[in-house]
Amino acid sequence: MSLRKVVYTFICLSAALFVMILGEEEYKKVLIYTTSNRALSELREMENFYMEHLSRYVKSLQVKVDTLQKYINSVRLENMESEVSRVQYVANPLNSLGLLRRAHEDWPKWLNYIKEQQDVQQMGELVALMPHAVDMNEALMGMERIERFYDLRAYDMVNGQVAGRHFDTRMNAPECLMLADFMYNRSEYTRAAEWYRLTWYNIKLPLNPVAREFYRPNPEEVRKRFLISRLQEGSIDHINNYLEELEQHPAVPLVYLKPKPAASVIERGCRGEFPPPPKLVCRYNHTATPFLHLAPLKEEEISQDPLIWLYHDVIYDSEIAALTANLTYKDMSQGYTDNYTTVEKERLFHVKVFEGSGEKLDRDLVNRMADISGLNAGDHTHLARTNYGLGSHFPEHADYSDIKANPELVEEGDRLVTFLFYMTDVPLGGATIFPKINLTIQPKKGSALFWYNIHNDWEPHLLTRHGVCPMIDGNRWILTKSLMAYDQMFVKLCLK
Ligand SMILES: O=C(O)CCC(=O)C(=O)O
Ligand SMILES: [Fe+2]
Repeated sequence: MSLRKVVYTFICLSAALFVMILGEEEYKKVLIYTTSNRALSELREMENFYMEHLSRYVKSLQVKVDTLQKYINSVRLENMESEVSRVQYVANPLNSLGLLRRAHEDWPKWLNYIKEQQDVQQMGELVALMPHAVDMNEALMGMERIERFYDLRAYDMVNGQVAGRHFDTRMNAPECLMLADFMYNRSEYTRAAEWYRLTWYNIKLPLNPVAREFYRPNPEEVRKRFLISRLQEGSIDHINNYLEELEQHPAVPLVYLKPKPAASVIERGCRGEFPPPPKLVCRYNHTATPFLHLAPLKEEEISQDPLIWLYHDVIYDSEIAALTANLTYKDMSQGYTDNYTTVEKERLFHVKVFEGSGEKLDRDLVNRMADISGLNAGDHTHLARTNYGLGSHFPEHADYSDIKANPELVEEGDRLVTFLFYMTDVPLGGATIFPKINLTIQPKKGSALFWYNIHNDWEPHLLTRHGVCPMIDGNRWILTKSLMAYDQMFVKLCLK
């Protein structure tokens, strides 16, 4: 079995080229906003533009209404019902002249005035870039993960209470309904019922007028879906109990009619249930390379088997800004798991890789990795800058490829070492987790993790399997690079 768990799939063509070659539908498939905060922030900018156009449209519509009303008032139409009164009207030559002139000149003019629609075209252009249904589904997947991994109550989430963090936002009835249907389609019937009941409860709250007028889900339909969810796991004999449950306050949890699945090891790690990482050794490293004589690094050995070190302050804020600031979502590609990591290919995040020998900054960073590790970083920089999105995670995987299973990799050798630089703090969620050794590391801006993926004999080190907990709060940017085994031929004949 191949142990290569992860590949990044890169979109090599520019977005414009995609539209030309694949057509709009295909292009939209690629446009996923949910999987990076960078893309989501650009979507938020688009919403600003959309609302500006809409406001301008409304203002111009208001002016139009006022103007048209004035014209209507100017054309006095009283007593024109009967033929007699109309004949009387045109008996006056001034009236007839006015009638002819208005019909000849004014009618087409007003019709054109009505049809003129400033801002509508620009709104149409923004609508063409709107999130696809696939994107909406990604967002629901992210919310579902947050609820499941952190064992949250749907009621708390709706009220902005997420794993101890209080957000100033509430979820509304249509958002609850989306999540309810999503859970139902995953056959998670108790969770679905919780979300239907929250939809039901929310519908009855004094909503703002917009929500009431445009978004209000049909209460009967919600009630029906709640009951169906309960009946999926319960019995028709208890239908009256379910009706009572629906009227209970949603702060009272629904009972699971089938046992709630036990938490996975990763879920427990993400909830903070692993013991804090032992600081086996914490020292200033000034010996590995000549560079470190001049600039000793704070080094924590947090695991001996596998070898994992944590370094502090190894990347400067100015470097982080240069690496992330001007990177737009169009410059980045969708990162996926491959088919080995999960049964189905999953979208992960957006990523941008420095190819070739790179710019000065990435060469500096690669040299720094070589200095820190005393290893050879190779000729190609291949630095990956990655940004996570709404509830984004990275399922458990390994970074080694297992050359025996993938002989085509024989030229470079396996991924000996992974370097992982944290370019942002992540206040909540988004920890890197090594479930086989009960290790959870919360990203801290400027620090870096460094670990060996394979043993001395080049056998994969199974305990290096790792993943990333779903994001809750913050913007997660990382920088990663693998150091390849064969590049170390003249540097390190065998591992520590
Ligand atoms: O984002 C992380 O913490 C880990 C990323 C990772 O596992 C990878 O890029 O292979
Ligand atoms: Fe990894």
